[in-house]
Amino acid sequence: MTETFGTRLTAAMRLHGPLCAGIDPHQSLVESWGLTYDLAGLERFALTCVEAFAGRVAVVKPQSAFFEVFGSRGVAVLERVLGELREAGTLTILDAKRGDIGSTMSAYAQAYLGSEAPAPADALTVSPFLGYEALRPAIDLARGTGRGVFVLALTSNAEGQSVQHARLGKESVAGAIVGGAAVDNAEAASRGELGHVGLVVGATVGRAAAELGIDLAASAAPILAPGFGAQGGDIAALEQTFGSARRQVLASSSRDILSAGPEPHRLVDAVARSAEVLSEWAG
Ligand SMILES: O=c1ccn([C@@H]2O[C@H](COP(=O)(O)O)[C@@H](O)[C@H]2O)c(=O)[nH]1
Repeated sequence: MTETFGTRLTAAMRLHGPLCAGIDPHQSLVESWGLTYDLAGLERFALTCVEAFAGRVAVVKPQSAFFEVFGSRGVAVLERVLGELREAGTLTILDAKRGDIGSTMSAYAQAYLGSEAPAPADALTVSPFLGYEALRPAIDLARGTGRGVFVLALTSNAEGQSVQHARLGKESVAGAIVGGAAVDNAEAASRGELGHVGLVVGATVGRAAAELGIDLAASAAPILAPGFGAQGGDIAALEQTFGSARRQVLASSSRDILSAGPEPHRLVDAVARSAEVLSEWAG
């Protein structure tokens, strides 16, 4: 039987601490590493991250946009990054925020989560703006291939509130999304495990979940918490937002770690420091 994404993620978080290191080759970061902002610079930046992170961090999250901006040759670098991390046994979340309907959603799912995917990731970020159920092809395929999805619920940016905090009767939009994940994760929850349907809840959202009456712990969802570090999220913020759901949290940091480059050993130190404080918090 295929091992589930939830159990693979739990094992990686126990081994390395609940940190997800982002690979976000922003122009300013690439240049601050003394590299040219072109395909060669992108490749050097991304492969230095792989060298520093592989085997040392629970999860690596490449941001697809920074590879796509270089066209098909940038996407080829992304595919190499995913492949090398897979060979090293390091879990990946591809941050591409895909979301569509029917056969189109199914094609996105096959592209990243299918057994024949050309460059599979262990999980994919997905957007529920077309409806949680529109994500069904990805949710079901991921279950079958031992992979996962992370559904945007309470994102780290302030603009997200206008949609995510909106009420559908008594329930908020974010609450409905968390409820959908809870249903899909119910079987894993009955075994005391994390499910394969994760949630994105920013490290910057303060008490939003509690104020909206959302029970994150009951969802059995792995929670990707971007915004740790450069966006101002810290341990106190994580505690305020997640409280009893802290063991589900995978804090994600990109610029804060990447600004330690370009020497790989400094990146290694940066992930070790972040992972240590996060492990102490999560317990
Ligand atoms: O709610 C969200 C969802 C995704 N992100 C992504 O995470 C990283 C954050 O980078 P930092 O440098 O650590 O701020 C980036 O790829 C975002 O697109 C997010 O920030 N918030």
